[in-house]
Amino acid sequence: MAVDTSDRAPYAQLAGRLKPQLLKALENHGFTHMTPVQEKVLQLPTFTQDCLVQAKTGTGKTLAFLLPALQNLLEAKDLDRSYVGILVLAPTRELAQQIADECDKLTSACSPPLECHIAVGGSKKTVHLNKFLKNKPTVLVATPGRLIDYLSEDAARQKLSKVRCVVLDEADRMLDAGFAPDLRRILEQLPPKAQAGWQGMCFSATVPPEIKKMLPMVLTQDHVRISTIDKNEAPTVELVPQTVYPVATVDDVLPTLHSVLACAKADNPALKAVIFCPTARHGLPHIFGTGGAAPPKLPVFQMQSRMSQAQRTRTVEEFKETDRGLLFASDVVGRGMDFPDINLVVQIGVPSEKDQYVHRVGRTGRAGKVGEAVMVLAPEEMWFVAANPEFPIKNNGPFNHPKASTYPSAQIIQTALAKVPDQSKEQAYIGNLGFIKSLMKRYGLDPTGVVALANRFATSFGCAEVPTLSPMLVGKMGLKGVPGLVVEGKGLVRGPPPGASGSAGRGRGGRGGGRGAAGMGGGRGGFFDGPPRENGFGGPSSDERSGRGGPRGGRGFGRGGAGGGRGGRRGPGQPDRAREGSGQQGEEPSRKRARR
Ligand SMILES: Nc1ncnc2c1ncn2[C@@H]1O[C@H](COP(=O)(O)OP(=O)(O)OP(=O)(O)O)[C@@H](O)[C@H]1O
Repeated sequence: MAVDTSDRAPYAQLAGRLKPQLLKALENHGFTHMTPVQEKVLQLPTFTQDCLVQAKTGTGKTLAFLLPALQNLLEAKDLDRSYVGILVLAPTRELAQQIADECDKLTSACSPPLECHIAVGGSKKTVHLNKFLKNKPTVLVATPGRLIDYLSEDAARQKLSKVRCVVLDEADRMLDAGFAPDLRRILEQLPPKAQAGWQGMCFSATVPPEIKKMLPMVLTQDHVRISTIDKNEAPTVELVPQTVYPVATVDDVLPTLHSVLACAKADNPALKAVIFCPTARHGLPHIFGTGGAAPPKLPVFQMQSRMSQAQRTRTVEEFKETDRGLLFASDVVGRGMDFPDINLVVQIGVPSEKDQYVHRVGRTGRAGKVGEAVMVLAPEEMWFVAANPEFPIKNNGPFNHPKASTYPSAQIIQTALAKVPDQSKEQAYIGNLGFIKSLMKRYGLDPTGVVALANRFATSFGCAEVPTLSPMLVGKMGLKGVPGLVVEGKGLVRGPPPGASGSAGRGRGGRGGGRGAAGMGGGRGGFFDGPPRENGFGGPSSDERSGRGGPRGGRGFGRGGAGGGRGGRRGPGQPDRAREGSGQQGEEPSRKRARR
């Protein structure tokens, strides 16, 4: 990838510190100079120290941890290649695969070759496990759920008994409340750090203060801290201008998204964009794909964790290779994924967590390339911008590109919506309801306001009336008796909002209104900068996990598909945040270089 690092230190400077095989591989792949984070890590006095490394998205952190880890391995005199020497943990299957591919690149000049295996959900466990046990998995890249599965086998535990280095990529994610229990279980099966002395490395673009107390799980107290991000600097990449386009009402979100994409395509026929939406169920691929709202000649892709692994793998490969297209994605690709040449990231609605904004924006502007990031937000969602002034998000008012008026976007969306199956619209409603509920305090809403807002969104998704929910679902969402819901066997829930009069429309600038359908009215939520995780349902931390039912999530009840993991299901509206499953959906991911 053409990143201009020519003013940086050349890798050649590391002759003597890095094995010739590694330097050769870097050269073969056109990497001549270090990125800043690589420079800082590779110029440490030793490569064996524990470290916490923070650097912006797309700045080459993967090589920054692989190079020292591989160097240590290759120079170890007592290395037994039949045992795992380096264990890399990553939150998603796709990211694990990508890291393994990078590792293969780096070891391509090693003789004998160094084997890098992956252990991820969605692939056939027995096949991979047998290969892992029979071969020499000197490097293992894994997602936590599947690794826990492996570790239930004595022979697999044995393979990990000589681990020398444990890397957490997307470390803040791996250490957050969603993943930490799995991580703990994994570490319990490894030789104890205190005795075995394995090296711990944590890398991420974001390091929120909350994770600091979790660091001792993998890092010694005297670990080195490296950051290439200035304290006063925004953690997003400078080469990505960021803009929010506020829309007048929720009904304008989809037409504005259409205008944004159509104008971006008009400006750049080779538009390659990722469009993030809050939950897997927003139905956007339907609207822009089969509904036909995508600008002509732009292929439409979708990526979310409810797809089979075979579909996920195919989509990643295709979207990496294509030079144009629209990827409608949940946060399953929100972190770490390196799709070349993405020139636009669009966010519809708010991300589930502040840091997720940084990671989403970071899908563009990678490796020194330019990109652009925009958000299309309804008035009820504008709190995100107000609450996060550190992000350089420009608000120049509604989208007003000179070519916008040439597209009948509202009409195009209406026509597209008519082609979207009702079931998809209903799922979008459920997903959105759960999502808003999970961020209720952030939205400044009470339950009545949550339902009112979700109902207004339902209209904008093309629902003719408020979709009917089962009493069980309503109960589990904590919305029993909330006016505006339509419940199976009961119909529209009427009556005063629980504990309030008219609170649905009482946010800042609240206003009632609606379109006449049952409960479709409702007010604007006001801004309330409350804590982001106020409940266990569908909360921002309860994303796709191994399906083991951790502290949040795991217990699902959605009408939709099962989560990727063993018995794990996300609840409706739980953000699709890429907690990796170990389930056996799909087929073994195809590999460019056969993974052993
Ligand atoms: N020294 C280098 N010279 C040129 N390109 C590089 C160099 N190091 C890495 N790259 C390329 O930069 C891109 C981004 O690297 P990488 O995926 O490791 O970023 P990252 O910092 O881990 O991003 P994220 O925070 O999103 O996970 C990749 O395409 C990688 O091949």
